[in-house]
Amino acid sequence: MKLLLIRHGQTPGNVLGQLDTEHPGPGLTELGKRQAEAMARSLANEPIGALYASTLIRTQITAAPLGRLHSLEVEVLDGLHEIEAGSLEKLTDEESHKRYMGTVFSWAAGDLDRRMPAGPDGHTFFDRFDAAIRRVVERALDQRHEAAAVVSHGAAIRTWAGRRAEDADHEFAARHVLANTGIVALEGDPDRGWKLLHWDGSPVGGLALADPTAEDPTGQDTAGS
Ligand SMILES: O=C(O)[C@H](O)COP(=O)(O)O
Repeated sequence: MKLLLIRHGQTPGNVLGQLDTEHPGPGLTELGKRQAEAMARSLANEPIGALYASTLIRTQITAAPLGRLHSLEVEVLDGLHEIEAGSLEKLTDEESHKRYMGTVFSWAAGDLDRRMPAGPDGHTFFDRFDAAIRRVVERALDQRHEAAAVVSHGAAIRTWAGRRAEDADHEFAARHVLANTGIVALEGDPDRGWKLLHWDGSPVGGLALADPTAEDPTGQDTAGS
């Protein structure tokens, strides 16, 4: 099956470059709302049979236009939320960005014991994200859906795909940014493995929807962090 992992639209926290991972989290900026509409239009012809969002409201708001277009309910699924920043929460400085992204990419490289300061380790993250994706896949196979769309978060998608996609690794994930409404598309399943179809790091719908002034850490190249 095809799995579309979509990062949510821009939030006020993304503009400020905040490590913003707490629940329920912010909504979208005006640009973020336009990104969500454009993302839905871009995916109008995808054979999406089910649509999921994380427990943070920015993903649910982002998914809504896509749900309307495909006449699908947005299903909120545990396990898809952003990687918790722990004591780095709400920090905006470069050192904290590097520490956060450096920790999550070390998990993608296999160092699952490393811990986010006062936050989770890699085992906790992969356990919950893997379990959520397994539920998505089981339902898709059961209901014979060709594709499912999951609206999640920058660090979570980059880290998970950097470890689980056969043709990506932690260095690839660190080099490839995922701006708001960027999409990582995979083909496969948890048992046979995942092949990377494409990694669209820019907002789908065109660069007019990008915001180069935002300090957003998961929209940036953090190779070497
Ligand atoms: O890394 C970030 O930008 C923040 O921690 C939150 O990620 P998100 O904007 O993709 O939810």
